[in-house]
Amino acid sequence: MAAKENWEKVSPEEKHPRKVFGLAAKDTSGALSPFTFSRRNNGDDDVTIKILYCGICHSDLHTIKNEWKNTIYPIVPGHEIVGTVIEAGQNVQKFKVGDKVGVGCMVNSCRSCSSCSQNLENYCPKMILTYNSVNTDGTITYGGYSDMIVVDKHFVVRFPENLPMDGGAPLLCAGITVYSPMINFGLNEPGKHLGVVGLGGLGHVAVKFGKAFGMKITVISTSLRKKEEAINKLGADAFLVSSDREQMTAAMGTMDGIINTVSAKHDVTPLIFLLKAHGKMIMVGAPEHPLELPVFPLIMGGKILAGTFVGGMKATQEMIDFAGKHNITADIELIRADYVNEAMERLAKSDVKYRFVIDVGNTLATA
Ligand SMILES: NC(=O)c1ccc[n+]([C@@H]2O[C@H](COP(=O)([O-])OP(=O)(O)OC[C@H]3O[C@@H](n4cnc5c(N)ncnc54)[C@H](O)[C@@H]3O)[C@@H](O)[C@H]2O)c1
Ligand SMILES: [Zn+2]
Ligand SMILES: [Zn+2]
Repeated sequence: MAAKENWEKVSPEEKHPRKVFGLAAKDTSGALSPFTFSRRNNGDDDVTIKILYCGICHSDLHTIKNEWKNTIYPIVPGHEIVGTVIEAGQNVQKFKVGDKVGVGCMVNSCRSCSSCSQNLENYCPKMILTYNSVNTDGTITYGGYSDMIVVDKHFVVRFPENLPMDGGAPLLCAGITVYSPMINFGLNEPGKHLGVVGLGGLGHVAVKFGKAFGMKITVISTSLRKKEEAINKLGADAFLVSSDREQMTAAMGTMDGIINTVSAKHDVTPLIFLLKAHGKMIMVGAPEHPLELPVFPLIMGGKILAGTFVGGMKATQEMIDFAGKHNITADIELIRADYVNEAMERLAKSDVKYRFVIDVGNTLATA
């Protein structure tokens, strides 16, 4: 390999000599098709992972369709990655070949800013996303719909031995995205009442974490369709249909907090009314279009509206260890890699219970 000072002159092929097979979207149709690309050699601080499973997050769907207007094509999505270590650099003590590991939404950050020094790499201005980011060497990052990934050890977590790897994969994004605000906003205390808006990938995991914390959980959804499962299967205590005025009025002022996971534009006013005084609604869903913000219902009750993005690496390890201890996994539909385009169409219609996970290890090679 060339000396560091000549790094800029090194060809992309030399920087990234290892061939990888994956699925990429090449334009705003979002259609995913086979794509061969390359990754860097395993450095001293790196871990190379054979990817076995990758969850399909709604962010993957937003991104392949360029709904957030920042997509760099071709794009290989996927940031709910679980696999086994096949190579570990000489500075890597934490992992060895054969270990089960996970990678989430980030693969690097500056390590020295105030966010990084508080274990909040997720808010580092130089944070590098697992896909669709410009890496430190100027190349674009590619995600987990692929057979192998090379990641700095700091951004790899140990995967609990007792959890199934397929059902556990969604914890790497969906899990940490709901767990982190619950911890940081005190919405993890036994007996507190938490509302979960949107019962998709993130929402159903929020219900499970909430129950493990000993909270009262109410799911707020647009249709009655998911009520029975929410209560009987996921363990929610109550279910509100957001269009049912009577139900919504009766529940006003009852919730300590709400985790809002809705992926599209919606009216937040009736949700804010559900909060007690000083209640908090945490926005984690990332709709393409801005929402309208009614100020009066916030003012009258001293309520808090916040947004959060995944969680730091320390919190991600804590989250997955907690999930291991409480046997929390996502309810998944395990799919073959060649089903991914149909899965995306179904995800767009909320037709999934509750997370698609691609069986990368067994099916990607033939996609
Ligand atoms: N903040 C973060 O760090 C973070 C991390 C992951 C995902 N996300 C975002 O969170 C959102 C949810 O992700 P997901 O993977 O759980 O998606 P999902 O599709 O599995 O779930 C979204 C839920 O929202 C509901 N919904 C959709 N449109 C709605 C509407 N108009 N009104 C009410 N409900 C509606 C759906 O029925 C579904 O239950 C996405 O926007 C995603 O990009 C954010
Ligand atoms: Zn995600
Ligand atoms: Zn930083």
